[in-house]
Amino acid sequence: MASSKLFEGIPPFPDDIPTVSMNTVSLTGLRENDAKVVAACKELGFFFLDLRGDSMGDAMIECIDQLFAIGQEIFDLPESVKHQYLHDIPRSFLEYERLLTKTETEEPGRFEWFNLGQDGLMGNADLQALPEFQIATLINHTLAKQLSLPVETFAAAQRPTELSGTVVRFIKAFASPGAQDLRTSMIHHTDFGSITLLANVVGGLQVLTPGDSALDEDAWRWVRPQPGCLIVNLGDAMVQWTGGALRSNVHRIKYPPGEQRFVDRYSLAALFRPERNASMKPKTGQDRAGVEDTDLTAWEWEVKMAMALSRGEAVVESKGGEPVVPLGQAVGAGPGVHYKSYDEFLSAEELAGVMNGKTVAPMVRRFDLEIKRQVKYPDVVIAAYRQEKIEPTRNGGTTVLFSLQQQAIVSQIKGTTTYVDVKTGRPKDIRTLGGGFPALFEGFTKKSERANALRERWELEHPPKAPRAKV
Ligand SMILES: O=C(O)CCC(=O)C(=O)O
Ligand SMILES: [Fe+2]
Repeated sequence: MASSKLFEGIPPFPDDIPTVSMNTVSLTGLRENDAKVVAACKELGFFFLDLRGDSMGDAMIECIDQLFAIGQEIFDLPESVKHQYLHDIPRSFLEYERLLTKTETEEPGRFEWFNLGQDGLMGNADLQALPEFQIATLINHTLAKQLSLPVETFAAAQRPTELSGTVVRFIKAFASPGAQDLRTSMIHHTDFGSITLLANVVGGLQVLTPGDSALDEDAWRWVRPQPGCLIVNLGDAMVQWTGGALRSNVHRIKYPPGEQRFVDRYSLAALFRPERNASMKPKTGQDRAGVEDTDLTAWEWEVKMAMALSRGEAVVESKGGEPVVPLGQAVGAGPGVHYKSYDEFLSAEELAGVMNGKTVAPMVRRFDLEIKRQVKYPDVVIAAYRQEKIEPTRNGGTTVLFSLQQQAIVSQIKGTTTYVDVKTGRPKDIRTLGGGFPALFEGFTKKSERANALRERWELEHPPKAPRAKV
């Protein structure tokens, strides 16, 4: 990521928009095998890498500042010059393109990019590798170690001196002053390669909550750019090599949020790809949905994926990885946690399957905590859960904390959980699990109807007091 200098003079990133909660790992932590790396790569497929306070990292920050300036100069060139460098699709994605892809609304994208190929930079001789390469190698080593694989497992398939589709990408997403501009600039996608290092200054990058639909606008979270930090995300090749253990997550460029929409957004991405002749066979014994054993080389595998995408056959979805936060962990509950309402419907064995994360795990998808009043001790607080909404793959409700001393609600947590199939990591229609699950769905539907009817009646009988006029 660029230094804090580049953050000066741009409008602030707003504080009141939903941002993604993303782990930060320092470069020192990465060298010292910080366990957060693999955890982040399993859960979200994204993390911040803080380059500051490390000599290589500080040099990289300076280098990124220079690349930002170069990117701006490239895009400022006259159209006629830029057009001499147009992509030669499908043979190559190198060099210049404008409005390359359509967005989900079938409108053209709102960006231009220039992809600088590693092969061109490398020539045949011993030129220096891309500076970002050292970081990618560190990440490759750390991930291999944390997955108990030989340290060179991933790095050996991405040697900088071999032919590959690795590029440094300069991107300019256009300012979005008009109401009609407030849409997607770069369509949602996962990256093809192994590792992407992103440098963002102006906001606009959004990450999809794993397991959710890209069409659900509520499921998108903004990434707040941090000075001195790169955004690291994994691509599909890493999912393939790890048999689905790591996640390649869906992301897109939306218009920059708040006042930032009035400025052009320059960003920089180093997209690492496997060397052309690398084998795409999974390197671990894991076997998950969506990962095929294959004899294809990286080049053949990428062409196959690119063709499927261009024919509209590929579904853009988060691949691999692990459920984000199992409910039991999220509420800090140990094995003794009791899902009272579940055991009305499920057998002991079915309940154990859910509680121990063996079959389907209710994962917290979203929760909004509203603190209404301070609690003064001593007090007794009653927690009650109101079942509000059940869908085949999701459940939602509100937990209310009521203070006996204050005779009032002191806080409430509105949340939804997704039922995630533990084997595939995908949302599961619980009705298809058989046994007591269809009855659970029916029972929860009735509970939701009853609770909502009661709430409506209560609200009718207790209309909110008119606010007092301010004097
Ligand atoms: O500019 C960004 O923040 C994201 C770019 C991106 O996702 C890509 O080029 O693949
Ligand atoms: Fe991307």
